[in-house]
Amino acid sequence: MRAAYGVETVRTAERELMARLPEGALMQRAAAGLAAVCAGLLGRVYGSRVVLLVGSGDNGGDALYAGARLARRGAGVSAVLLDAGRVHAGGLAALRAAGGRVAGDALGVLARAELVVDGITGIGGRGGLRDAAVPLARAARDSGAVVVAVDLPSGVEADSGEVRGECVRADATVTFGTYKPGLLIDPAREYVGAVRLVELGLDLGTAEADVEALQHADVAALLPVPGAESDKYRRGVVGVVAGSERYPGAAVLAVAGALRGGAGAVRYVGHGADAVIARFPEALVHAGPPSKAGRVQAWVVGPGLGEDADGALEDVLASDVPVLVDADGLRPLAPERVRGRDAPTLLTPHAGEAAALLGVSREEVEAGRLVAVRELAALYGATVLLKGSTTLVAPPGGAGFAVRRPVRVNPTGTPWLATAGSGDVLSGLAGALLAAGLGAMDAGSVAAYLHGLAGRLAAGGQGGDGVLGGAPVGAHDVADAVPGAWRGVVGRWRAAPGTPFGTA
Ligand SMILES: NC(=O)C1=CN([C@@H]2O[C@H](COP(=O)(O)OP(=O)(O)OC[C@H]3O[C@@H](n4cnc5c(N)ncnc54)[C@H](OP(=O)(O)O)[C@@H]3O)[C@@H](O)[C@H]2O)[C@@H](O)CC1
Ligand SMILES: Nc1ncnc2c1ncn2[C@@H]1O[C@H](COP(=O)(O)OP(=O)(O)O)[C@@H](O)[C@H]1O
Ligand SMILES: [K+]
Repeated sequence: MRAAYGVETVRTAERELMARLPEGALMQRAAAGLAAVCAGLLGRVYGSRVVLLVGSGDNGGDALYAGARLARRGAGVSAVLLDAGRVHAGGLAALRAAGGRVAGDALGVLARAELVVDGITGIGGRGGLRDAAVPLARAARDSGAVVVAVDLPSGVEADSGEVRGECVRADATVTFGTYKPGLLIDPAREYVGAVRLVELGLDLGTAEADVEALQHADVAALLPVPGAESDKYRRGVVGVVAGSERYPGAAVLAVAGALRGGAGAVRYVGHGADAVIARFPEALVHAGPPSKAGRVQAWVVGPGLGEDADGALEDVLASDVPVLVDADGLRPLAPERVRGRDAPTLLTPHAGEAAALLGVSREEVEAGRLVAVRELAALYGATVLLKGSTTLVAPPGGAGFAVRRPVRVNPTGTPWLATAGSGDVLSGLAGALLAAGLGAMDAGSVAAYLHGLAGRLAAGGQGGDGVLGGAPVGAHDVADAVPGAWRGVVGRWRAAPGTPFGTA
């Protein structure tokens, strides 16, 4: 699990560590790591042209000490001071002693830079860049130089991933001690580039992470695998209430997601039965209300239901098994109806649906995803998976949930997933994992992880996210790629128990 901690937690851990170390030791660790990454990006340090953007806090201090290290290796290092009257004195002295200088003509040196170190603000920055810093951030971006952000791109909100106004766009970010939520969540994530973590030795052992991200090993450990004694009921039967005469395809895609997600059986209820059976003869279809369809271990309700959602939604919410509510099922959803349930409920809105539930604009949700997903989880007392360029899964919150547990951020995915119906596949996939017995947080976050990997596999391409050289995909391609994603996760991390032939 990769964890990200908020600013207050980081500052507390830094204070505790600093008290045990000689003065300045922590900043030297940070600067050494930063300089090493810069040197790697430059390739040849000697004779290179490096510009430091130096704010008035310790973030500027990191940049100055790292600049001093590069200057000692023969780089030409110029510092642009945001406020000459307030600068980290020790860092500036070190830079000067190493042969670096303070630039008079900021825009001139930026235009000739090969590498720009952004040390304007780190975790102390608030509210987008101030006016004096804005032209420097723009010049850095326009220079064509490699831009390396110190701790965070200046201007992004460390705790939330919000971007309020201008901010530096980095090619790489060297962050210290731990990841911060803003590095992992859009819109800030888009400004971060490749992230490198420099360990400082912070002790975060008992602190609660604000945000966490599953990795392959976590997912492999959570995926349900049938044992020798399994039968279809033990693997989990998913009920899918989806599709309508107008949108039969949503039914097919949700059922596809459920089957690929490992359901022992799928019971389909709705107006898309002919389309479902034509594509998946293994599905069990039912024409009456969901409560009369037979035994299920989890319900998925909503994709493509159109205007007909209310009756089926009520019926499913009255059940005592986990329920995933998506798309048209979310429209008529009253918070009390969900709060009153004993079994888990997982809501899976996209930003537009989340906005409607919260009574705010879509833009507001997209600008502040972490806040929005937490608010929804508190309003409904349910697990909420907020879809989009960053998918977040929040645990139930609000009254009765005293402990604030971390929100999960999905690290996989590709913008190629922004295609009609891909959310329906995700619903079915998460429903199958709920039916298999995973809790709502695990079911939602594991489904998003596999769905994102499947999207990348289907799109192909060279980049880690499948975008570079990738190609457009349809939602059914994503469903078809789920088994490959699953194999990729399990094959790398789990040996078959008790045999010498495992492939861990
Ligand atoms: N603590 C440690 O042990 C270690 C800390 N480390 C490093 O220290 C960093 C934190 O340093 P920090 O606390 O000094 O804050 P920092 O990020 O430099 O920003 C504050 C300054 O920026 C200014 N400012 C604020 N908003 C602004 C804006 N929108 N636009 C422009 N300016 C703005 C603000 O001005 P003021 O409000 O005071 O006028 C103040 O002067 C951390 O991210 C890491 O890099 C590492 O060395 C490891 C050890
Ligand atoms: N820009 C993006 N980058 C990565 N994933 C995206 C992006 N936009 C959408 N997605 C993903 O694509 C899926 C779209 O789901 P949804 O909005 O419900 O569409 P639909 O209702 O058409 O199925 C979600 O899993 C979402 O996280
Ligand atoms: K910075």
